[in-house]
Amino acid sequence: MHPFVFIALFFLLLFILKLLHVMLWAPLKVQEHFKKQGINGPDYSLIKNIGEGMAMFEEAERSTVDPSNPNKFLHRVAPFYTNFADKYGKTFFLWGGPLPNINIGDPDMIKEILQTTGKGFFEKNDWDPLTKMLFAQGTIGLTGEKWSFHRRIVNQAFNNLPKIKAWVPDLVESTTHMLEKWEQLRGGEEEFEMEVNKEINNLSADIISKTAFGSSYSEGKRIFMLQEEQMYLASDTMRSVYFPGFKYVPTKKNRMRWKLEKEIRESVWRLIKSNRKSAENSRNLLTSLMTPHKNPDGKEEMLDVDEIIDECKGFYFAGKETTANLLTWAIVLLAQHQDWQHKAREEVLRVLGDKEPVADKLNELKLVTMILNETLRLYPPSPLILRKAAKDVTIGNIHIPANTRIVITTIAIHHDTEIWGQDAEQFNPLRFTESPKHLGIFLPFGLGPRICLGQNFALIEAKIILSMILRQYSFVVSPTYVHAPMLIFTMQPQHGAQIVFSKISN
Ligand code: HEM
Repeated sequence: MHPFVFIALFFLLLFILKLLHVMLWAPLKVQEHFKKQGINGPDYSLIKNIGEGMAMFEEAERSTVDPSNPNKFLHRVAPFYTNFADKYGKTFFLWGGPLPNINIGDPDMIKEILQTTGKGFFEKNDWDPLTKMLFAQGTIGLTGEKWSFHRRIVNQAFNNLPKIKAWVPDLVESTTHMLEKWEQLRGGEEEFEMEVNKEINNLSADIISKTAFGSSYSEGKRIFMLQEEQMYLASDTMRSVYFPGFKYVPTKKNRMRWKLEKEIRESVWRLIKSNRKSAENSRNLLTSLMTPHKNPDGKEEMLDVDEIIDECKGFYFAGKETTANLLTWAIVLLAQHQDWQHKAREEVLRVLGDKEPVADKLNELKLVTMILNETLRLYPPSPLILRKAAKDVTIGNIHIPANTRIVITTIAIHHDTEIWGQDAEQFNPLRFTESPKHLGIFLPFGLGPRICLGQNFALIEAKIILSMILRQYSFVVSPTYVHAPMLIFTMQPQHGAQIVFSKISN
């Protein structure tokens, strides 16, 4: 045999062995390892698992919600959980291609995993290269030293109460514009119908664009629209399995992804250049990101242009979608629960009267805060939190091998009757009269070192918008509304949220 043929055959054999190891032997070994510890799940079979996973989400999209129990919709948003938890218990393993996943159902373990993320054993999960395009190079997706550096800069830009309070007039102005548009839509009639999710998404894009990009916000808004297209393409990938190298294959969708990515980066770069010239932008987020800051050792540190672009891309996803979801579901829930709508309106009128909302008054909106918390419990905009075991680790009595992906199905914890009582699926804001008793049971903003940086901003934004709507309109769900929450990265109403608004006379 010619030596070259021999060498080629040798490498081919090595490749086949490696493939067999990754695709067959390693997953079966992990499965055996979990089963020995009494943790069960669907048996590993690459092709079958992928097919079943995709079929589960397709079926979820077609499934309905019982109108007499509208908050019982876990089967639509986390179909893998309803399918497997019934059979195997709340902690079970499942498969993402050959990658083992373990769903953790115990609040003590969840608390420990989230609070120790980044400290050696647990880390943020890795994203596939296509999903990474969406946000993963910014604070949300980074790990290690690079993440600490980004988080320090974004934290001082975003987690700063005086700065957030200074944005309140912008929030009020954007909401006023939206309500003026609604009045035109009403056209003097007593009531009018509207798809509120789209409206609130536009408003949320307007607000985050203004706070992020100051006077250049219309260009900023265009970037967010492009990001939205990218998000729909990315949610496709998240539900299937990524094969290495696929991002380079010039499929129709990949070509769209490349085009969007190029356009987004160019647009943010243009914004950064124009922002540098304009002193009036000193309040906006982009300026904070562009300003050097002192690190804990007193040394100056600063993001470079590409890093700033990545952060701006992340803000779209982290800041716009999530807050818009929270508001959409709060409006739907209040439309379904007229008693709570009346109580909330009474409180808003008592606290704010007919004056413009100001930051210091918002703390007095106790019922509105409880309503928002109950909405975040039943409809958490981020229904899943993912981590990975950075090395072999024992948590509780479970030994988890390195590189296993850890799934925390927040929404299942939030709907669990053993945690929240038999009425877990009922809308009852009174449960938030006091803070939840355990840190691992209410996780709309995550927990620990990676907790949401925009939490304060999001809650202030939600309180202002909801209060201003409640003051002006009463509302009910339209007969055309079909209740169908579904997961497209965040929790969205599949067929929109059609609401009928009636003007409240003075
Ligand atoms: C209701 C609105 C929001 C919800 C429910 C929400 C939810 C979350 C959750 C669950 C996480 C943690 C993810 C994890 O642990 O893996 C997170 C992280 C983050 N959020 Fe939010 N978020 C909201 C609004 C915002 C806003 C308005 C911003 C800012 C524009 C923002 C910026 C971030 C950032 C930068 C992170 C990453 C933090 C890190 O990894 O260090 N979020 N958010």
